[in-house]
Amino acid sequence: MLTVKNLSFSYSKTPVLKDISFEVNPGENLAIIGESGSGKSTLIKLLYGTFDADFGEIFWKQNSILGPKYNLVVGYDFMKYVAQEFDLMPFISVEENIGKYLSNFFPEEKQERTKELIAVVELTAFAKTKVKNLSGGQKQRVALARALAKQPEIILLDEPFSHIDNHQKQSLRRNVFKYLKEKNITCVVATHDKDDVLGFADKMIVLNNQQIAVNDKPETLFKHPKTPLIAAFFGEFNIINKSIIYAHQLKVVNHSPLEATVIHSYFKGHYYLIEAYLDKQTVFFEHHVLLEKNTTVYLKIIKAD
Ligand SMILES: Nc1ncnc2c1ncn2[C@@H]1O[C@H](COP(=O)(O)OP(=O)(O)OP(=O)(O)O)[C@@H](O)[C@H]1O
Repeated sequence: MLTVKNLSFSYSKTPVLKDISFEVNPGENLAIIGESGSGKSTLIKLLYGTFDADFGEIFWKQNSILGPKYNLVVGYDFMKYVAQEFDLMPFISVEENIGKYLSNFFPEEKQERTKELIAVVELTAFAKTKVKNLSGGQKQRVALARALAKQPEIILLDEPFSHIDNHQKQSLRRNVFKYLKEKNITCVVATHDKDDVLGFADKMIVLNNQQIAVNDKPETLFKHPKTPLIAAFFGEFNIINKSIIYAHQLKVVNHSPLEATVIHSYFKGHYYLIEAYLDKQTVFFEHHVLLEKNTTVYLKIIKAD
């Protein structure tokens, strides 16, 4: 189990993280979310032992994770970290980068394993390509595969799919998270993207004001967002009668006390996001067709549990 106890950290005088405590069971996937600058990357780096905490402790099973004050070389064999800036070897190929840390004593296994990992990150066509000739997203995939090469017990991912185009992102994140579950590799992932969380994370931590605002199942937080910060992570929302109402929970009906006037319709693909005035407040709702400006609509809150 990964255990974080009362962790506090500051780069200078201002604290970045205060009294952070949580646990992650082996094989679990924990997502860390929070606004830009809330300390997600800092927390991931602390878990890796990049910095010395001002206060608190981190354990992986029986091992205490310590920073550079105590370790000449940062990091531990059982743990891998894929940073936002991935440092790969530019002049050797994708397969050489991935195989670099695998033993040459078992050439066949090394080849098999490299092949398997290249397939997980969908780079088979680029196996022999030199890394310097790859795009940013392709490099990010090599960094992921390289981190998985030695089968760590725990992997720390900082915005792992940020450079990857939408087309590949969907299947790649399915492949990677499925692979981690199959191999029972514990995963902590810092992300801005709800699609990295929903369907994959077992738990989700929201960082706010240097602290953990909530730590719960993504499904629970999605269905019952207690704060606008949590709701905003999942999508467009409104505050109506002091309640958080997602745009998809507001439906147009024939009659209701919630009379609104359309301001604008945004085409969103399979629906339109409609901006409207409701009691002098701007609200957003989803609708299947475009609504003309100044149309009067009646809205109803429909929450499916
Ligand atoms: N090396 C550093 N030295 C000093 N301050 C830093 C350093 N790295 C980050 N910070 C500060 O610490 C705070 C947390 O930064 P961090 O990168 O952990 O946030 P984040 O949540 O990962 O942000 P983002 O989502 O934008 O990547 C920010 O205020 C940032 O300016």
